[in-house]
Amino acid sequence: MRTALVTGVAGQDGIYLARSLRAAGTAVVGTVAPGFGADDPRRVYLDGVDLRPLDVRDGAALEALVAAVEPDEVYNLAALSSVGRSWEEPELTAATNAAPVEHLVTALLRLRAERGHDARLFQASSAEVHGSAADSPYARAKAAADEVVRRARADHDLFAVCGVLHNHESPLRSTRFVTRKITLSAAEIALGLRDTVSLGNLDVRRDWGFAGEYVEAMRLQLAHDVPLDLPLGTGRAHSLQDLLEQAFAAAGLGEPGDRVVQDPALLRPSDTSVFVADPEPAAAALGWRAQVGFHALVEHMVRVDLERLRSGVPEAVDYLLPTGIRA
Ligand SMILES: Nc1nc2c(ncn2[C@@H]2O[C@H](COP(=O)(O)OP(=O)(O)O[C@H]3O[C@H](CO)[C@@H](O)[C@H](O)[C@@H]3O)[C@@H](O)[C@H]2O)c(=O)[nH]1
Repeated sequence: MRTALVTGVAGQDGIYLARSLRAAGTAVVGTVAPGFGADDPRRVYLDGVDLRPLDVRDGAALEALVAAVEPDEVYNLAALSSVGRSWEEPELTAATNAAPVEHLVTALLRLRAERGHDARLFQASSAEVHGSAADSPYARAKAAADEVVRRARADHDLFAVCGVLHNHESPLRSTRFVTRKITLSAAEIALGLRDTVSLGNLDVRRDWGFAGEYVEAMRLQLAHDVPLDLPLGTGRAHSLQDLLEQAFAAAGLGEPGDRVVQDPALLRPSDTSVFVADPEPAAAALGWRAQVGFHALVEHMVRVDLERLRSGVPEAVDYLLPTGIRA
């Protein structure tokens, strides 16, 4: 049986990836933050995953885990993933998003040198590294991690790749991110639980896709015969206004209008106005294209948020797939 080590397995991508790997018969060992509780509701998604509490900033512990698990594949998904938050916590961002990659590479090179065991490394890189806000602590840390991956490949011939991920969303997103903030707010407004939603920069366009299928691209990148860094996205950008209109409509609310309030405190020191992925390299190399459209994704997220609020059940496995592609 193959074994995959997934850092940050209780995050949005970790959950989707672990389920995909398990379904393919791969054993999954996943790190969770040491504070991940026995009663954490996300456990419902992590059935069959060997969970290891570990702070990825503890490089020695991370190296020891790799040595103990002897994985065939490592997916480094643990990160402080909110660009907005990275300005508040620059040191934590660097320590979490960059330094652990060095330890993973060191551990994998040691596995090869000492035991002849070859493992492959996937690094979750970001479109942000290539945008005009590449000076954010988030983008700088991800860029440093990219460099470690490239050096491991060039200097040590390690099979190590970056997925240059564009925004990928799901009902598992935290409300720190604008999609889920909007879908939950629309659901709350529809149920009379709030009146308005406050947002920062309304003038952005993003390539928003469904996280559940991006993890398939990660797996394909590691299964490919050559190590390639690839952008992962849908190839289509939508405006924040589109997102608002779609979410409000899905909640049965009509036009957002004055229920959207702009709060200057939510603006970032710098922000890229448009991101859109080139989907062709991943299509050519891996045969992978995002299938779930923006509208189906936003509708599903709103539907799940309405259901969560009505039922009082915060997490359920049914929430993982947009209904439109369930069949
Ligand atoms: N979070 C948030 N974003 C807002 C808000 N108002 C406007 N925005 C804008 O909405 C856009 C998307 O923000 P997020 O959803 O926070 O995501 P992100 O910063 O684009 O980062 C995500 O995508 C990256 C890849 O492009 C990932 O690297 C990153 O980890 C994350 O998944 C940004 O331009 C942000 O300024 C708000 O109230 N909250």
